[in-house]
Amino acid sequence: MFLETRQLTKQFGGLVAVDHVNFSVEKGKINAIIGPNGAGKSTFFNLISGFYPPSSGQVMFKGQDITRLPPNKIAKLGIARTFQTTHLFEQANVLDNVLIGFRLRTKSNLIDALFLTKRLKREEEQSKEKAFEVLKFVGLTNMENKIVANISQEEKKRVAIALALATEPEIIFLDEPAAGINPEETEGLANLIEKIVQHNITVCLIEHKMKMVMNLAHKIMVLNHGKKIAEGTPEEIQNNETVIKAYLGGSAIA
Ligand SMILES: Nc1ncnc2c1ncn2[C@@H]1O[C@H](COP(=O)(O)OP(=O)(O)OP(=O)(O)O)[C@@H](O)[C@H]1O
Repeated sequence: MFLETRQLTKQFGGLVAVDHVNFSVEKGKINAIIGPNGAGKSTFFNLISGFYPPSSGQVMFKGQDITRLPPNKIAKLGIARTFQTTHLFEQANVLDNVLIGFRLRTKSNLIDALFLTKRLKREEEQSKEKAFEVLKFVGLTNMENKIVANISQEEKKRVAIALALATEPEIIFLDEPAAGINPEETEGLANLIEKIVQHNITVCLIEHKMKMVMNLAHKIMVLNHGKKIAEGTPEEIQNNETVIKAYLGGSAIA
């Protein structure tokens, strides 16, 4: 077992946003979560990454119960995420945004920062080198000095992925990585997601772009009103009557 939720539940007042969901992520694969607006997909991610405490249920990662750990501890264990709308420092440059990710694993503290110790300088140099590597990996070579506010939506999505990769994760959760970008850019991001998996980082993504999901995912879970209504391969999901009724409709795959 790699990452697993057991009866995971989140209530907001009277609304059950995530309702007793059992899900297990396949290691080394692209896992996807789909479902109509408001189905509970983002909330499910927020529960796994520690941004919301669940009302009940458990999240297990490599045999460890991580259910109520804070987000930074969960990130340290090797679980990274991106957000639906990119949470970047818009007025900072691309490099500084990515460097934030590396801070998770560096050891320098306030004293090092105040006295500019050798440790701090060494770690900063190493982080910078790694940041350049990650930027190259996500296809943003030579973009390091650009101010985030001035780059395209697609480039911001790549910076957000670079920041998540900089935390050196074993699994990365991507919340709508292809939202708000054109078909050509979507294809480029799909290629990047495949490259991430080829580098032994498991992917779990939420996405409304069905063509992309069906081409990319090895395994799909469908949520509707907080409940898991189906789980399977893209082919199984496309032929599942309940899913077609609740979500896919006739033309959604096109
Ligand atoms: N912090 C919150 N407080 C109260 N209700 C919330 C909160 N976050 C989400 N909800 C509600 O929980 C339900 C699930 O929302 P969620 O954002 O998880 O759905 P989603 O499947 O990610 O939707 P979308 O595809 O539109 O992003 C919705 O009814 C939403 O209004």
